[in-house]
Amino acid sequence: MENVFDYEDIQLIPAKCVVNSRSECDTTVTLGKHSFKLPVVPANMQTIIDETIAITLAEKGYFYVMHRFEPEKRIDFIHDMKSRGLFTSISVGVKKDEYEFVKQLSQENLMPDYITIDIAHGHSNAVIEMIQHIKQHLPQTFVIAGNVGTPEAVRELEHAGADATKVGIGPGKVCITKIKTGFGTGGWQLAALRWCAKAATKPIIADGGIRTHGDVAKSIRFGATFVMIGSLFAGHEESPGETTEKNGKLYKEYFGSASEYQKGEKKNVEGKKMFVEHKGYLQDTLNEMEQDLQSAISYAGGTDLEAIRHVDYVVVKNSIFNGDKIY
Ligand SMILES: NC(=O)C1=CN([C@@H]2O[C@H](COP(=O)(O)OP(=O)(O)OC[C@H]3O[C@@H](n4cnc5c(N)ncnc54)[C@H](OP(=O)(O)O)[C@@H]3O)[C@@H](O)[C@H]2O)C=CC1
Ligand SMILES: Nc1nc2c(ncn2[C@@H]2O[C@H](COP(=O)(O)O)[C@@H](O)[C@H]2O)c(=O)[nH]1
Repeated sequence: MENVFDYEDIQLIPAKCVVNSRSECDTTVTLGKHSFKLPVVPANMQTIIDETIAITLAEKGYFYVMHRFEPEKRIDFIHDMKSRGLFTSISVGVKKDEYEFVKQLSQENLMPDYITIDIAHGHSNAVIEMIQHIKQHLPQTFVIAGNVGTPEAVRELEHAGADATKVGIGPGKVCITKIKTGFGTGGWQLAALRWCAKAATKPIIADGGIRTHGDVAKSIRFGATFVMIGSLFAGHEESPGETTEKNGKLYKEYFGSASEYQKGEKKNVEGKKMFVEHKGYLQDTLNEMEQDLQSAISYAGGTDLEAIRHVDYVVVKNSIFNGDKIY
C-alpha cells in the first residue's frame, strides 16, 4: 500500500463558495429506503446507545444502530419502535442463537429496516453465511456487514448480499486490537477507507478513529456514505453508563465492546475502558456537527454532501497513533 495517511495528516482544499449562508447547505443522506439529517451514526456500543436514545434519534430524523449486548430485549425493542411508527435498526452477531433469532423475526413478521452484523473480523465465512441467512429470511432488510479493512473483504461481503459494508479494524478510541494483535487499520484508517471505497459498489460506513467534526467531512471525501462514531458521542447526559465525579468535574464511562467490562471475563480482550468528560446534551453535539458539516460543504464549494467528494486535498504530515495515547 502506497500513500498511507490518517485523518490528522489530511487537509481538504477550499473551493469557491456558492452559498450566501452556511444554512443553505444540506447535510441529508440516504441509506436504503430512508433519508437522514446527518451522515453520522452513534456506535452500536452499550455505553453509547440505549432504547431511549434510539427513539429520540429516530424521532428526530437521525440514523441509529441499536447494540446487540442485551439480546433478549431486541424483540420488544422492535415492537416498541414499530408501534411508534419509527424505523427499526438492530445488531446481530454470528453465533448459533443469532440464526434462530433471525428466523424468529421472520416467523413473527418483524422485519427490521436495518440489521448490522457486528463482528470484529468481518471478512469471514461466519459473516458471509449470516448475510445469506438474513437475506433468505428477511429479504427486505438492509444489511450492513462488518467490520473489514480491505477491498477484497468489501467485494466478498457485497457479493454475499450485504447492502453496505463497515470499514475499520482497530482505529477506535477504546480499541486495543492494534496493540494486542498487531493488525488493523489503526493509524491509517482514512487511507484504508479510500482503498476500500475504490472497490465498493454499495455504501461504506467508516467506523472508528473520528476525533473531530472535520474528520466526518474527510471520511466523505475518501468514500464514506456514513460515519460511525463512539468516543465523540460518549459522555453525554443521556449516554448510558456510570457517571463519576473527580475534582469537581463529571465524567462518564466509555468501554469497548470487546473489553472485559462488556464481556464479563478476561477472554480475548481487545477493548479498554476510559472516562470521558461530561459533554452536556446529545442534541447540542448533533447541532454542532450539522453546523460544522454545513460549513464544510460551503468550503467544498457546493450545497450538499456530494460537493465534498470532489475536493482536492494535501497530505500535511504523518502520524501513527491518530492522536491517541496507547493506554
Ligand atoms: N471494529 C473493531 O476494530 C473491533 C470491534 N470489536 C467489537 O467487539 C465486539 C465483539 O466482537 P467479536 O469478538 O467479533 O464478537 P463475538 O464475541 O460475538 O464473536 C463472534 C464470533 O466470531 C469469533 N471470532 C471473533 N474474533 C475472531 C477472529 N479474530 N477470528 C476468528 N473468529 C473470531 C468468535 O469466536 P471466539 O471468541 O471463540 O474466537 C465468535 O464465534 C463487537 O461489537 C465488535 O464490533 C472487537 C474488536 C475489534
Ligand atoms: N478493537 C476494538 N474496537 C472496538 C471495541 N468496541 C468498539 N470498537 C470499535 O470502535 C468504534 C468506535 O470508535 P471511536 O474511535 O469513534 O471511539 C466502534 O464503532 C467499533 O467499531 C473494542 O472493544 N475493541
